[in-house]
Amino acid sequence: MTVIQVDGVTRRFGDVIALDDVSLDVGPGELVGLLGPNGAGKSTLLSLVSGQRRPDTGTVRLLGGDPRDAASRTGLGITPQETGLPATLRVREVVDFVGGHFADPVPTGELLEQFGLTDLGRRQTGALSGGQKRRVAVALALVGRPRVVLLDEPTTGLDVGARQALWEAIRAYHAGGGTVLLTSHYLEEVQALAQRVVVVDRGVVRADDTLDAILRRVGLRRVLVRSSTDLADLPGVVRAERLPDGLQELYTADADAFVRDLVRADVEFADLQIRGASLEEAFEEMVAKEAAR
Ligand SMILES: Nc1ncnc2c1ncn2[C@@H]1O[C@H](COP(=O)(O)OP(=O)(O)OP(=O)(O)O)[C@@H](O)[C@H]1O
Repeated sequence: MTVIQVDGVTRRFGDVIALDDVSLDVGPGELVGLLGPNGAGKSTLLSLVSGQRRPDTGTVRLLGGDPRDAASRTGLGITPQETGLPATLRVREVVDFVGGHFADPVPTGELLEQFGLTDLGRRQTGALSGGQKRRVAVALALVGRPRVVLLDEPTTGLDVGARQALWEAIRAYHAGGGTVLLTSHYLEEVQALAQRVVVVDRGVVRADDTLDAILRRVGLRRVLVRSSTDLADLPGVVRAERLPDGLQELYTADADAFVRDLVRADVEFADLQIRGASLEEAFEEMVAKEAAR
């Protein structure tokens, strides 16, 4: 059974077309990263899948049912971009309270442990830092052992350690068979977690493919090299940046030809490194191409 089924959905807010004929299916056990610039329509799409909004046209199904039916949503966990936690309740109490709505919740102690929140269990949520609140919010999405979770920018505002811990928790949930649809502005987060990437821009799905295929789509290679000579003018260099310590970062479609030209140019160089484009480069190129049309 398809876990999330979005079919020909359009959603307007006044004159703004937030989603324009969007279709997207997510199957059981998939971990899908939803990428797009600000205002692309990502949160709107999540709000339709979670039944908080209705599409103007098209259909949305969640776990085979209408997401506006409470019964369809019992298998759903969500972390919206902003979470209003009751400020005077302790972390442990909030987890107990939310877990109490489900037939077989993850025991509070276990969940707190998994999210590195054990020491904060007795703290009132109003006294948590932004990053700590974020961790509680994602933990709450998982307390009911949902079959699918929607995570809207789950690690925004978290430091590196907390982000890694959260990635581990998301991976563990996914390894246990859970389905995940997440949005993020951290492309390295999508690259680290997702197997499939959907790029949305101005309400339209621009790409929907495996992470590898998306990366291959951008033919660019990134060359790092140290030299006192400016190499930006070598043939085939489409973008160049100067980094500290004499390092230069150069992008080219053909790294082999670049290396041949570099040697022929007879300039001093050292520490040559070549690698494929990152998701960040792929994303920038896709969105830039569309904007130029
Ligand atoms: N309640 C609303 N009323 C009016 N316009 C809205 C409303 N919600 C969203 N929009 C508009 O719809 C478009 C899509 O917004 P949405 O929040 O889905 O984008 P997003 O991709 O989640 O952006 P971000 O990355 O900034 O969170 C934007 O132009 C936004 O201004």
